[in-house]
Amino acid sequence: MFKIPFLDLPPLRSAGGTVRLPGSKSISNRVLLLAGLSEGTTHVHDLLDSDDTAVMLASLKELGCDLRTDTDGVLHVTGIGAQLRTADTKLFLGNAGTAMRPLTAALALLVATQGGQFELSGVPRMHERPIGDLVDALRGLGCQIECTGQEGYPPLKLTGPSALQLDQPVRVRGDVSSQFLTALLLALPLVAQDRPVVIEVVGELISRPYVFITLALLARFGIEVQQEGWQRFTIPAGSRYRSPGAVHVEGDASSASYFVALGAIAATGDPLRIEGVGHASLQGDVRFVEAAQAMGARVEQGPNWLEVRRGAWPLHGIDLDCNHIPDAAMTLAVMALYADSPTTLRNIASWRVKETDRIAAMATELQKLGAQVEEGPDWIRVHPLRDWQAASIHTYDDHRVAMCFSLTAFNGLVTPNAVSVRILDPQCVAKTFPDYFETLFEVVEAHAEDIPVITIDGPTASGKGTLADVAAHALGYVVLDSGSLYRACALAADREDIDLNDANAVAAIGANLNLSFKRGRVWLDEDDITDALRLEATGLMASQVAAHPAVRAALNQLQLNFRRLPGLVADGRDMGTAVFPDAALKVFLTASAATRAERRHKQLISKGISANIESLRQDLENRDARDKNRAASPLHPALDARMLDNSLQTIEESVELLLNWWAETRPFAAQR
Ligand SMILES: O=C(O)C1=C[C@@H](OP(=O)(O)O)[C@@H](O)[C@H](O)C1
Ligand SMILES: C=C(OP(=O)(O)O)C(=O)O
Repeated sequence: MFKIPFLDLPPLRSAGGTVRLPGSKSISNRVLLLAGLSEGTTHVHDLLDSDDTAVMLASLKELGCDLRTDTDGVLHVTGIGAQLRTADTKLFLGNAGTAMRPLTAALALLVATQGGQFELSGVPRMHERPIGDLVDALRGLGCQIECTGQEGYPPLKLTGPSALQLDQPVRVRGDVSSQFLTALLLALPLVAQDRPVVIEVVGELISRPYVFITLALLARFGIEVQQEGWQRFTIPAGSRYRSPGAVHVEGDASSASYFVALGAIAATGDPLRIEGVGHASLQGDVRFVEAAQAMGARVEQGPNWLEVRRGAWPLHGIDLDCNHIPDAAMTLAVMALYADSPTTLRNIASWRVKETDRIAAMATELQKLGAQVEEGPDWIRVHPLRDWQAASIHTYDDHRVAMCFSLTAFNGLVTPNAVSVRILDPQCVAKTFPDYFETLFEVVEAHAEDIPVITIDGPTASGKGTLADVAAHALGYVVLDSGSLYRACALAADREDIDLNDANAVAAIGANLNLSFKRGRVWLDEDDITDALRLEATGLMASQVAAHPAVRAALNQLQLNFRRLPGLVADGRDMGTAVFPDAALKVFLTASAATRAERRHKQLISKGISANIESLRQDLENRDARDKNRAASPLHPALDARMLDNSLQTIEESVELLLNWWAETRPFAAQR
């Protein structure tokens, strides 16, 4: 996950390959609750691992469920068998509607029948998301629920025991969120042992496919709800949650929408294959595929996979009632930018009470890119965009805003003046898809020259590596420690007893280096060479082989391959002058020989290696002289490099300076 304040997406050009979807949020949290209320153990495969499931899991644990994950990632949930084991607990439910609403109903009924007190709260936005219709329905049954903040909204305090009246139908409104009905359906089996319980929906039920998921999963847990249209539901007498044993969670169909759209926009060669959902899916959001097809996508599908290619281009504008796909429909609003006529999405009033007011958020952010957008209480119209502006997209702590706006980075497919897009607070995707951006980068391509590079060159021990690591981390960029490639090449040649003065022999080794970088360690073939790379002796050998033009040429391509999305910070001696001459920011980092010797000395001492500061300084000066005077790519600043002498600076100060210089090169300054 990119835990950084913003993530810049350079212009993207094409997409293709295979994506394996994370588990469905709606299925995961329903299965967890049902397993938690059941007797016995449920083995849950492919559960979503995200913020929304984390709060449900933490709640189940608090309620006394036993949770165990085995080495294959299967979660074993042993439920409480509908018997409360804790009587007084506070639960924090983040911004997960699929946790807050169903847990409210289940715990309200459990405390009513068994006694106790529960307090349920969430993030500030959760306290603005309505729950009044559910609270009213539960109060109508006799549950004691107090809204401790504002009436109709969490936080809630549930107390009991209290007498329940179950002989009349439970009435609940269905036009604000289907999750209120879902919550009652999931929880009322707790009190349907002796008599059937009837639920009547008041008003038009929205987001119906989510209720379908609820009914299907209840059936898997042994509860066959009788349904009369979308108005009346009967939970039969004698209902009891029975664990089905193993449950497999399918991929998330709402998360699939971003990749379906990606295929429709940018899969001009190989298709984009999406694994985890298909025509056999339980989730209504698979019908996003039909909307994408209407806009021009070419889609093939199997029971649990989709393959998407670009069909019509530009896409076609559509006019669609989106009530059945409320979450995935946000993706259509971004696809609309690439269409040939306006797109109108209707019947989406619920967008206003989700993670943010999504109609307002989409309108505001699309307009920042230059789009013309109209909105009404329950609709939005987006016009095609051809004259794009670079924009910094505010994400409102809404995972779907972050994910669907990533698709705007393909603007170069409809305009000659492609622009970058900045996604603020990218880690908000943690709600349902923590690795969204990593997954995206695996299946999209940019022109190499569009991928931004920062180079940091300078003499040995000037702190390039640390500065590069910290800056790359702050920007979410890839790091290239080019020195380590030379060190690895020298080490590999030395291990094969090759004379380091034999330029061609060493170059042949360099061209075939099998290096990998994993979790901060460097591997040469099967060997972890991280520590060997740092030895002074290796450094000296590296300096020797780096003087051969043939070796530098052999390692050049290897270094260019590091120019990967979303950007690169490359440190070395000729990054700005020779390898990445088009880098957007070049820094030449220096420090006095005395300072560098002192730093190296400290470093060695801290590792328990004794060293003499004077001889270190002498070595450094000799090395500087050799690097400056070698024929191939001698060490000198690029003409357009910015000079940074960090002798008197802390790392934090150098990083801040570098990031300020970087900000000056970006087009987002006006919008923060
Ligand atoms: O029951 C569910 O799993 C959901 C129902 C929908 O909410 P509404 O019924 O409030 O539209 C949907 O937007 C949400 O992401 C998940
Ligand atoms: C509306 C959403 O979430 P929640 O389950 O919190 O309602 C969503 O994921 O788009």
